[in-house]
Amino acid sequence: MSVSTASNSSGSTASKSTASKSIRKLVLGNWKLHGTLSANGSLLSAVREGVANSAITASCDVGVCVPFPYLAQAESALTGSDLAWGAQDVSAHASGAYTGEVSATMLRDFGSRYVLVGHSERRMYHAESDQLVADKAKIALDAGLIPVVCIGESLAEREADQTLSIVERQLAPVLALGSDVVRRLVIAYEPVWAIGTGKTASPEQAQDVHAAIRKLLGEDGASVRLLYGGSVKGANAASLFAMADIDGGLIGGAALNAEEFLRIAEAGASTRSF
Ligand SMILES: O=C[C@H](O)COP(=O)(O)O
Repeated sequence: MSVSTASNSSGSTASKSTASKSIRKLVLGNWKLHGTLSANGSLLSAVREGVANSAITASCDVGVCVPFPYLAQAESALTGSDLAWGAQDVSAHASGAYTGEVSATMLRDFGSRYVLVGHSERRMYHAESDQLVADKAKIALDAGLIPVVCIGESLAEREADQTLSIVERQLAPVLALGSDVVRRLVIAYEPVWAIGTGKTASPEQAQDVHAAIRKLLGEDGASVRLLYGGSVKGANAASLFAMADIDGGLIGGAALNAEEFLRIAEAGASTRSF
């Protein structure tokens, strides 16, 4: 990948940050197509209890993005806690004859704060285009949600040295929405080859792409949270979150285990980017 690198204080090599260091970290779980009422009940109460008995949310935001049918359960289980909840997708339409879709205002009706848009599994299995993802981000923001725009390259694209051109292409219609929108987004960089594979991008690999994304965002980038996603675990979270432009994580498999998820959130709360 063609990005300039420089040594940091840990002796590792990664692109230098242009970011302000005042960005609050965010650790967001993505449950994907997992859960039952019973299993969710135990998971939500264990995470709620773990957060209540720690200082995590004093310095790190934490939330879970659940399947649509469990939004009411998440709202009921988490209301009054410091945890946020949200969904994994949203319709680009406000209302109308769109069978099977769920609107942004419906998500707000169940107290959602976040919604993922453009996850690679949506792009891959539902042919979501870059423009559709931008439309979803816009309608989510207009409804008062915080969209988490997911971007990232496939293994073939990385090996062809196309990582930066891919994330640039994916972000182009989002950036075209203008500063007022961009400043309020969260962006999740998730290299597709690292999702659910156990192959995490190294902190330096992730930092290189995050620094490039921050640069693409221009002045608006100073306040935008850039999450890393892809096989984040309790054991590797701190080293990823210590990188200058990694402002937290989007967590898949490890978010289904309360102890592991809390360990990652602890890393978000205790790790200072250098
Ligand atoms: O949205 C989450 C990502 O797809 C990462 O999933 P993973 O942590 O299971 O690799």
